[in-house]
This record gives sequence, C-alpha cells and structure tokens, in this order.
Amino acid sequence: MKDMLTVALPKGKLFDDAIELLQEAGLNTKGLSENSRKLVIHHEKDRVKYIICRPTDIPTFVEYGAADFGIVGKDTIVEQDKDIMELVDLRFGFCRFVVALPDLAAKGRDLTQFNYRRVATKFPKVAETFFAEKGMQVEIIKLHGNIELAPAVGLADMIVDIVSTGRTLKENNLTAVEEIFTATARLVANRVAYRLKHKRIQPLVERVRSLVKDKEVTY
Ligand SMILES: Nc1ncnc2c1ncn2[C@@H]1O[C@H](COP(=O)(O)OP(=O)(O)OP(=O)(O)O)[C@@H](O)[C@H]1O
Ligand SMILES: O=P(O)(O)OC[C@H]1O[C@H](OP(=O)(O)OP(=O)(O)O)[C@H](O)[C@@H]1O
Repeated sequence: MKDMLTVALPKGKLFDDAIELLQEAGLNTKGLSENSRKLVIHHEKDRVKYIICRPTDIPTFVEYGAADFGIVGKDTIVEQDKDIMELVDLRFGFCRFVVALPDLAAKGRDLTQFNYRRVATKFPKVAETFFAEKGMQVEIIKLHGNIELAPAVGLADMIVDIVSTGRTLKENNLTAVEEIFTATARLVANRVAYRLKHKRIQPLVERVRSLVKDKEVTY
C-alpha cells in the first residue's frame, strides 16, 4: 500500500526513547513492547507498521526498503556507511567513541607509543580510519560485544568502543585516552520511500524535528 509506513525500531538501549518520540509525534505506538517476541506490529487503520530489529541491522532494513524509515545510532551509521538518508538528530542515546588503554599502560604514555599493537572493537571501520589518520598501523580484531574483556585477557592491547557513563571502562580498569567522536540516535530514511511517500513522511519528520529541537541531549 502506497502510504503505509514501515518503521524499523531498534531493540535495546534506544527502544524506549524511540517509541516515546514517535508517540509524541502522533504515531499509534500501541502494542510496542521490548518484552514481546512479536517482531512485526501492524496498525492497519493508522497505516503504520513497526518492525523490531537488532540495532546494527537497522541501516540494512532501511537501505533495502524493507523499512521506510528507522531510528539508529550515529555510531552505527558511520561504521556501516550504507546508502540511507539521515534526517534528524534525535538528541537521545548520547555516547562517545573512545580509544581506551589498560589503566597502567595509559599512565604517562602517548597513544603513538602503541603503534603495531592490537585493537579490539565492534567498529573496525571507525577504528581503521582513526588510526590511519594518525599514521599508526594497528591490527584490528573484530568482536561482537564485551570489548572491554579483550585487554584483560591479552587478546588486545587497547580497545575502540562506545562509552556512555564510563562505568564499564572503570570496572575493567581501562582509561579513555582519546575521543574519536560523539554520537546520538538519528532518524533515517530509505531514499526511494522518502520521495514516493513524501506526503506522509515529511510532516512526520517536521513534527519530530520540532519535538527534539529544544531537547537536552540525553544518554
Ligand atoms: N552505553 C551505551 N552503550 C552502547 N550503546 C549506547 C550507549 N548509550 C547509547 N548507545 C547507543 O545505542 C545504540 C544501541 O545500543 P545497544 O547496546 O542497544 O545495541 P547493540 O548491542 O550495540 O546492538 P546489536 O545487538 O545489534 O549488536 C548504540 O549503537 C549507540 O548509538
Ligand atoms: O560507559 P557505560 O555506560 O558503562 O557503557 C558502555 C558500554 O555499553 C556498551 O556495551 P553494551 O551494553 O551495548 O554491550 P556490548 O558490549 O555487548 O555491546 C559499550 O560497548 C560499553 O561496553
């Protein structure tokens, strides 16, 4: 159906804020709950359908047009560099991308002294670009989570990861030594859907923009 909207929602940290925002923007968000095992929630009458995705898969669903738009972290957008439109900075889900070293190694040492070492990360492209720009050669080890574990067991000398409260770094005896960039959640859209469903999408985008414009950035 031409003006049915399909929205890709990330389960996990961004889920609650995403739903609250869409509800404030006037969409029917009834029946959306992270505890549910239902992955497609359809509100036929309101011409909206939600699909619940892994956060890292959102750009793929949107790029292929399986969703017209979605909500995803800027960190994921930068890492994947998919062909999607980034429409609005939603100002929640704030986090920082950092390079972190074991506390002891970080004391009085410069990152450039870690040339040719191993870096564990969930974001290999971000890490590769960062170290290349610094003129450093490192071996990047891709992991899928719990990155902070890698230096503790000798898998890597340092990590590139997301920090929000800093608690995970602290509890694993790691110190952030450089910030790469900061990220927040973004509203993204499929290029074709944005044109074909413009009448439906544009007012929604405008409502979202006005809702977030004066909001403070939150974790
Ligand atoms: N403390 C944080 N840790 C991780 N991500 C955060 C944090 N704060 C905000 N975010 C944002 O939330 C997004 C989703 O994170 P979440 O931890 O829910 O999923 P994930 O485990 O990274 O995804 P996947 O299951 O697909 O690997 C991140 O991409 C980032 O933009
Ligand atoms: O600074 P903090 O508030 O402690 O948050 C940072 C942690 O959160 C993220 O992990 P997540 O919980 O997404 O798990 P993951 O390691 O499995 O990706 C990130 O990779 C850090 O490990």
